[in-house]
Amino acid sequence: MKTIEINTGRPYMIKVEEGLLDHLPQLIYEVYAKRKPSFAIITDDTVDMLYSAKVMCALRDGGYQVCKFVFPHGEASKNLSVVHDVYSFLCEHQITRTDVIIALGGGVVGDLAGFAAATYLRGIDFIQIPTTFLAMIDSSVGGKTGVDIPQGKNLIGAFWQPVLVVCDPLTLTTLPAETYADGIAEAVKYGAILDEKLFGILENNRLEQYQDHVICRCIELKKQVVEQDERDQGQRQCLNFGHTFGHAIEKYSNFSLSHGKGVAIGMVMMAKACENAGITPAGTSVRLIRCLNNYHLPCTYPIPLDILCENCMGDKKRAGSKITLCVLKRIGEYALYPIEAENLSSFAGGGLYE
Ligand SMILES: NC(=O)c1ccc[n+]([C@@H]2O[C@H](COP(=O)([O-])OP(=O)(O)OC[C@H]3O[C@@H](n4cnc5c(N)ncnc54)[C@H](O)[C@@H]3O)[C@@H](O)[C@H]2O)c1
Ligand SMILES: O=C(O)C(=O)C[C@@H](O)[C@H](O)[C@H](O)COP(=O)(O)O
Ligand SMILES: [Zn+2]
Repeated sequence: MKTIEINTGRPYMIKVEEGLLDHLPQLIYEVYAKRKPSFAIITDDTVDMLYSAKVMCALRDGGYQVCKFVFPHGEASKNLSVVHDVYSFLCEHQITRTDVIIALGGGVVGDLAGFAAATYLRGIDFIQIPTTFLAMIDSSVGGKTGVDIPQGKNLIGAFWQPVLVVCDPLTLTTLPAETYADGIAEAVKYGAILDEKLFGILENNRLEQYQDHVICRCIELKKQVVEQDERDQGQRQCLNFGHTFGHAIEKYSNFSLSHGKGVAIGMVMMAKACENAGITPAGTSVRLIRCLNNYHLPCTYPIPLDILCENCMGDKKRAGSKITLCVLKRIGEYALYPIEAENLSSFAGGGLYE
């Protein structure tokens, strides 16, 4: 079993191994040796059908009390109304401050259940059990939790670290290829900004052979970033490469475009804009496109430039009249680039050329 320790303000372990779901009680015992909390599993309807029974049986066999809240799958559920339903459920089941939420599912479940954990009774423990590639390599790590509002993506949230993350790559065998590819977009992001060798594995279509290595490498890269800047004040903003444009497009699509696809399109637009502005060598965007094409990820989206810029200025990296973008210097190296709102249009326009 691979164990990666995340040394944020509240440190925790990420465990990665095929078959780990069968060993949940032992892993939980390592965190709660002296007491037996009750567990509230929060999941979506698709993951519920596939993995809830296994997780509930393992916990009950370990002598734990368990209850379960299920909501409809998809980004449309990542909102305050579902969080409100979760609060009601937790109250009904008398979940107390010494009990624990388990987020069982993809990034939507993790972000929403983590936000409920951060805010219910002013904060209770939660465990992440990510079941998508994206959730394993990105959303279950680093403690960003939250939900969308009509005004924009993840605009309501909290930094709240899990107490444990349990990654069982066997759960990925039931994932549709398109959903798996959403996670690949985030892996490409890590490679593009931080690790040319990782980018090379993805560019050369060798993910199948190296899947578990890629999972651990992405977690380790994110570990290094979030340990330096847990609350997204500086360096962590590199993880937003492709996201400022991506979030703007997700919002424009009424959140019907998946996050991974938004990120893929946003990264290509950013690379093109950087080439146009002379920040990035010519040919970088073509390399990125070729890599994303391996996984049938989209690279363009028809969005009017004024709406793109307006939506960007509503995202979280705005400070006063400036927004900080993560730009590529070359594959494997990024820079943070604060830009005035009035200059965004000419910069972003460079990303919209075919
Ligand atoms: N907190 C963070 O740091 C962070 C990082 C990246 C993304 N995110 C967020 O994560 C979300 C996207 O996550 P996602 O791509 O995992 O989407 P998701 O959670 O919506 O999961 C995608 C689909 O896969 C299904 N699914 C999940 N696991 C499955 C399995 N093992 N087998 C079959 N089907 C399965 C789900 O039911 C869902 O329909 C976005 O809301 C994004 O903003 C957060
Ligand atoms: O963990 C981070 O920091 C990230 O930026 C990871 C992103 O992949 C993720 O989509 C995150 O939710 C975006 O953060 P936001 O602050 O721009 O909403
Ligand atoms: Zn993301």
